[in-house]
Parts: sequence; structure tokens; C-alpha cells
Amino acid sequence: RAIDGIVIQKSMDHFAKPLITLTVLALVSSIATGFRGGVFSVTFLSMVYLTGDIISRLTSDTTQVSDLISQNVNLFLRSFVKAVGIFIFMFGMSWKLSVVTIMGFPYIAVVSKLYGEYYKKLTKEVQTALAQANKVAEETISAMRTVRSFANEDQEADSYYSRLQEMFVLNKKQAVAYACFMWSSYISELALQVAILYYGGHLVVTNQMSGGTLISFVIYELELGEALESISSVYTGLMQGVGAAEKVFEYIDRKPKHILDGQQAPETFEGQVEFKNVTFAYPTRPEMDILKNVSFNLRPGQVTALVGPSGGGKSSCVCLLENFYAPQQGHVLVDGQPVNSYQHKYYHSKVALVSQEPVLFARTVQMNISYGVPEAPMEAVIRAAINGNAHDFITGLSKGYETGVGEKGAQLSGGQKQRVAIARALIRNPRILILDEATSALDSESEYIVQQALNNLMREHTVLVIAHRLSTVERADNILVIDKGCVAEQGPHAELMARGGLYCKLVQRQILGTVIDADVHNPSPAPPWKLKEGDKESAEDCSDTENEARY
Ligand SMILES: Nc1ncnc2c1ncn2[C@@H]1O[C@H](COP(=O)(O)OP(=O)(O)OP(=O)(O)O)[C@@H](O)[C@H]1O
Repeated sequence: RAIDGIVIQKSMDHFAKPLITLTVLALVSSIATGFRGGVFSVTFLSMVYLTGDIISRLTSDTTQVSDLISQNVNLFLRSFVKAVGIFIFMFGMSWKLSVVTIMGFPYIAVVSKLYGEYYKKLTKEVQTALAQANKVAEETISAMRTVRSFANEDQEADSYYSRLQEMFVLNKKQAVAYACFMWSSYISELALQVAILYYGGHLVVTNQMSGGTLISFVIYELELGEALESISSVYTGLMQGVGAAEKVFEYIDRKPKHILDGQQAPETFEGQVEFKNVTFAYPTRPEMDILKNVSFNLRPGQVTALVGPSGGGKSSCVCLLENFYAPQQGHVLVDGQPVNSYQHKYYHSKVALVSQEPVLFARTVQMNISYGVPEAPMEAVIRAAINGNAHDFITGLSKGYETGVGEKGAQLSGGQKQRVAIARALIRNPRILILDEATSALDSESEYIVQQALNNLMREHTVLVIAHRLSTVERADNILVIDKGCVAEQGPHAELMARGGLYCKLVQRQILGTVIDADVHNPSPAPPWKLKEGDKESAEDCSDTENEARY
């Protein structure tokens, strides 16, 4: 109208009115722009806040989702609203020219759809390749000493490089797809402009349209082209975000196979454990039964030792008692109730595990001991450390209980880590204590002291010990020999020795090994654990070559 006002009517009045309208619209539009920016910032800040808890696990994917979506949804919405608005104006000006414009749309839509799908697929593949590359890097860095000690740096670097190469190939495909898409959208836009000018010129020449209207139409068409262009470029980013989001939601939507929804939290918890005809296979290998119809009892005040050949299923029994998995058949009962019927937090405040290779967290010693019970007072932390024979070495550290232990406890020695882990178990005063060769990394003096502390605990608690060193289990009230997923025999040490079965053979193997060791390397001192004469004899009695080979 402004153009027609000057070019055709040649009147300032006709020109001024649309100019005022333009000014008002510009003002309103700038306010709307500010509002849009503000609303988006707030919305996406809260989105990042919501994804914060999973960000550590899925850093790159979640960051990509929130970055790409926050940047692109904003632009996409603006361009979309703008394109629709412009189109309505164009239609109001000349439906004929608008029809010419629309004719180009199906082509643009089909190309965008195909491109979007392809780009999304590539993005998912890139995410997977990146995750694999990161896995290699993470594993190598966290196991740097192992890599060094085998001088395998080059192979690890090569393996990382080959994963990056895979990603690079995918990135190149993305770049080619983007180039083709851009090329086709520019061509289609250009073709559209030529068609509009050609047909519009014809309409003006035949007096079906004023020159000013054609100019406005062309200006709108340019704006429309700009809006469509930004929609298409944003579309790439959005598809990338959607691809990454699908991966993130795959994780979020994963349902745990073993659900921790137990509700029971009784006031008294005695710690009577019963494995009742338990058959168990790991979910990753469902066809292979690791435990077969296993039944046994653990009683409060008693120490039960699990022994047996490697791979027999001892740790798997611990996993079931810790409620990490559910058995396929049979029941794991504590005080007559299935372990999964107890409330998760409650159960693990009553059942504590000290594993063979305890994992500490990159926090202070005090935080590691009070892990899971952050409200525990300092006195309780110190008491637990004293009972675990860790107090002396902790007070000798530069910052005492405030000393950081490094990633996975790497700044402590094996024995120190184990003592902190024992203190971490003792602080909760558990009713059931599971010790997986818990004293294996200690020197004989520390072991003696820790053993004393554990002995005191053992009188009131249900204790399950997994031991390879038979000296550790000699004193147990009951010994369960687990072999190939079955309870091969059970009873106290003397009874099993007299029976002359598998246990006897295991003992005999160790005694002979130790005696030979002591003779060869260190003829004078006594072996690390004391043998009674009778044991040695009975052990020799049950020697047999087939079992020699197995154990
Ligand atoms: N997460 C797992 N997924 C699949 N199979 C597993 C898993 N963990 C252990 N196994 C298999 O279960 C069997 C029993 O393993 P388990 O760790 O219970 O034996 P173990 O008696 O404790 O052995 P060790 O004395 O060597 O520690 C082994 O054959 C092992 O390969």
C-alpha cells in the first residue's frame, strides 16, 4: 500500500497511513520477540535442570538433546509462524500467484522428509559410534596401569582411532546429505522465484494486478523463502536432536528386569537365611543354570563358609542374597520372607557385603565409611574404623578422615582399601554380614586384628564367608561346598575331613601345595596357617589324581 501510495496515487496521505501501521507492527513484533526469547530461555533452563540427574551417564546425548532442541525449536516455531502468516497475506493479495507458489511445495516437502529420515538415522549411528569410541577411551584411561604394564598403548590408541574413523565416515555421509539437501532447496526456491516473476509480470501487463502488489508479493515471497530456508536448516538440527533424544529415551524407558518394590521393613530382623531349592541363571545367559536346586540355611550367631572350585557358583549365591537378581525357581528367604519383599534401603541396612575387590568412591575416607548412612555421627565412623583396624592408618594420612581416596580408592593400598570397606560394612551394624575373601589383601598382623574384630561381630550376626584359603574357613560353624552349581556337601570342618569327600580333597590340595611351597622357597618358617597333624594325614589319605587335576 505504501508503494502504491507513492508510485500510483502519488499522495503523502496514502503513504503515511501504511507507514504508521508498519511502525506499530514493528513495535509489537519487537516486544513479541523479546517475550519469545525469554520464555524459551526459562523453558530450556528447566529442561536442562530436569535432565541433570542422568547427565552424568549420558552426558553427550542429553547435552546434545537440550542444546539442539533449545536452539532449534525456538527458530523452528518462529519461522513456521512467520511462513504461515506470510502465506495468508500472499493469498489475500493474489490467489493465482499463491497457487503458483504452492505448486513448488510438494517437491520441497518430499525432499525434506526423505532428508530428515536419512539424517536422523545417520545421527543415531553417529551417537552409537561415539559411545563406542568413548567406551574404549574410558576403559583405557581407567585401566591405565594395566595398559602400561602390558605395553599396549599403541593397540588401545589404534582401537580408539578406528572407532573415530567409523564416526568420521558417518560424518562425511551427513555432510554430503546436507550439501545435496541445500542444493536442491536453493534450486527449488530459485525456480519458484522465476515462475512468480514470469506469471506476475504477465498479470501486471494484462492489468489484473497493480505493480505495487507484485512488488509486495515478491517481497513476501522472499521473506517466505527465508523462513522456509531457516525451517529447513533448523530441521537438520531438530532431526539430530530427535535422533539423540530417541537414544536418551531408550535409556530412560528401560525397565529393570529385577524390580526393587519390596515394602516390608519389620522392626525386628533376625537374619535367618534360607535358600530353598534355588535354581538360577544369569539374564545374559538364561540357558545356563549356574545354581541347580540349591538349599541351605544360615543362622544368626553362626559363621557359614562357602568353599569350592572356582566358577562353582559361590559369588552367585551372594548376588542372590544381596537381591541383585531373582532366582528362576525356588526362594531366597530371610526370616521366612523372600528377599525382594523387603524395602530396598531397609534390607541393605541389615545386610552388608565386603567384597574381594572393594570399590571405594573418589571422596574422603569419612564419606566412604559413612556411605549410604550420611547421617552417621563422626564417633560412629571412628568406631567402625577402629573395629575394621583402619583407624591407625587413617589418622596417619595427611588430612586424616578428610583425606580423599582417589578414583576407585586408587590412592590407598589394597589392604587399606579393604579395611575401609570393612569399616563401611560395620558402621551399619548389619544383621547379615557377607565377607567375600574380605581379609585376603591384608598382611598377617592386620588380618589377625581384623579377624578379631570380625570374630566379635560374628557371635551376634549371621555371617557368610566366601573363602579360597581354607585356613579362613576352618573355624566356621558350617561349611558348604559348592561345586558346579550344587551343594556337594556340608558340615563342620572335622566332619567333612573325616568324610574324605570333595572338601577333604580341597584341603589336601592346599596342604600339599603349601608344604611343597614351604619346602622349596622357605624351608625353615612354618606355613602361614597352622595345621594339625591329623589334618595333614587325613588329607593325604584322600588324595586322588583325578581331583588333583581339577583343583
Ligand atoms: N554376570 C554374569 N553373567 C553371566 N554369567 C556369569 C556372571 N557372573 C558369573 N557368571 C558365571 O557363573 C558361574 C559361577 O560364577 P561365580 O562367580 O558364582 O563362581 P565362584 O564360585 O564365586 O567363583 P570364584 O571362586 O572364581 O570367585 C561362572 O561359570 C561364571 O562364568
